[in-house]
Amino acid sequence: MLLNEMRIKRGINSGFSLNMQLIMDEIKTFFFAGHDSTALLLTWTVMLLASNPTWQDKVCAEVREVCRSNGGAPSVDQLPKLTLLKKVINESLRLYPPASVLPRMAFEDIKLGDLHIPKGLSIWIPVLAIHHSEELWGKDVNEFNPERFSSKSFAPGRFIPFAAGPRNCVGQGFAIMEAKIILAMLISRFSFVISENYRHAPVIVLTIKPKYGVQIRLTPLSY
Ligand code: HEM
Repeated sequence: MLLNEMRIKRGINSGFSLNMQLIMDEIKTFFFAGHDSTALLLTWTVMLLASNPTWQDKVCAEVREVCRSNGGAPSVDQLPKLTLLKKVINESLRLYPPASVLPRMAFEDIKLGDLHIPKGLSIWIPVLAIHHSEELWGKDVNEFNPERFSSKSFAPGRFIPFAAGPRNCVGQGFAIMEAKIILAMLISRFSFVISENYRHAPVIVLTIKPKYGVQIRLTPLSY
């Protein structure tokens, strides 16, 4: 795709052209931005489903019902119908946002309400803190409750796992599609139970990782 874009841009005198170095940098960005983040989303979601058997059963029933015709592997038309799974994914992104902070820098003096932000100040948007704010989410903020995503009336900026604005995550549609397909295939074939060896120890190293991994016992389900 990028090589094709380079060829097209060469033909048009737009003042901007892609060269091999730029293409290599873009590809590295895609690997960096797209791998760990999606792997962590899957890890935390499996941990949450394994710890919440009621939701696991509900999502399993939904996947089996929606994807009956193709044995649990969702087709493109079936993906939007996996609404419970989407709520579970959102709740996982809320509780364990892979990008826990968003670093920014003020390029000019800014007045934000009563705050004066001087040019050059480094600002970190605390995604994790926003996602765990009782004021924004209510008393059950630290509970796993995917039902909270049934309501469409969100305060803007309250749920920002993929950031917001023009430079938000360009891969978010792909990431959600990937997560839905993998989780649907897993959940329709196995039941998950959290292992007695699991130690809940999220650590923040820009992303949020489980310090000792997530150990799960899988039991094959009959289809
Ligand atoms: C659950 C998975 C993912 C999460 C939570 C996530 C989150 C984010 C966030 C928060 C940003 C904005 C960073 C900032 O503004 O400082 C971002 C940017 C970006 N993401 Fe993702 N991402 C995910 C998956 C992916 C995937 C699968 C791809 C590519 C296939 C991808 C490609 C990118 C790129 C290229 C940017 C930079 C966009 C720009 O600067 O214009 N991401 N992502």
